[in-house]
Amino acid sequence: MNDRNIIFIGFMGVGKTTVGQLVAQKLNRKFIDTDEEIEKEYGIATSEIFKKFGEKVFREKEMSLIISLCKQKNLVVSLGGGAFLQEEIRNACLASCIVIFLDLTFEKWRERINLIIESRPVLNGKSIEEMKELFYKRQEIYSNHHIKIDTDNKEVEDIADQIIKLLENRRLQNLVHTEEGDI
Ligand SMILES: Nc1ncnc2c1ncn2[C@@H]1O[C@H](COP(=O)(O)OP(=O)(O)O)[C@@H](O)[C@H]1O
Ligand SMILES: O=C(O)C1=C[C@@H](OP(=O)(O)O)[C@@H](O)[C@H](O)C1
Ligand SMILES: [Mg+2]
Repeated sequence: MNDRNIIFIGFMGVGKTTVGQLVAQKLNRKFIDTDEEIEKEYGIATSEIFKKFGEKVFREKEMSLIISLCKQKNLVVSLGGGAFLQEEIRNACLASCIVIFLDLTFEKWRERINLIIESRPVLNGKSIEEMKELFYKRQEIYSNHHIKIDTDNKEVEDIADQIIKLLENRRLQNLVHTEEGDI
């Protein structure tokens, strides 16, 4: 495995935090969830940060945190689902890290709404139709990635194992290419 950070992106609730944590554990790497880091700094939940300080402040924190994490190595980082809306974040992550997009169909995503609705201020007060619109609108920004993983009907453990295998194969491929290039 090379030392580039592994970054998880994707819509709210697809499993970035859960899968990222497990991948980090399996690879023996430090795990950082950007929402958790920001919440720690403020001492309150994301929804409270949105309420008290506004989304703009949250997005600025997200930006400075992620840009600084991109300068480090060997991390597994799960971003918040809106982080990739900011071009500077996208560019920094894509340039120096391995960006993994966790994909889920809207049909499967909607089965998870109850698990996340309370803690995701962006979903607050939205109808299912509005959530659907946001879901599809966001897909475009997630098309900026290195690896895409379809997660429909998959257990967290299987997703993590699939990712680790893929990364290992990439590493082997890179080794072959490097050797060929050396000849
Ligand atoms: N593959 C999966 N299968 C079933 N439930 C999942 C899966 N991945 C995540 N979840 C659940 O979905 C919810 C949102 O997961 P989370 O990791 O917080 O997503 P994100 O960080 O992308 O918003 C959690 O309750 C989590 O346990
Ligand atoms: O998509 C978004 O705009 C957000 C996603 C959340 O993270 P998760 O994707 O981990 O739910 C969190 O950063 C915040 O509530 C805003
Ligand atoms: Mg998360």
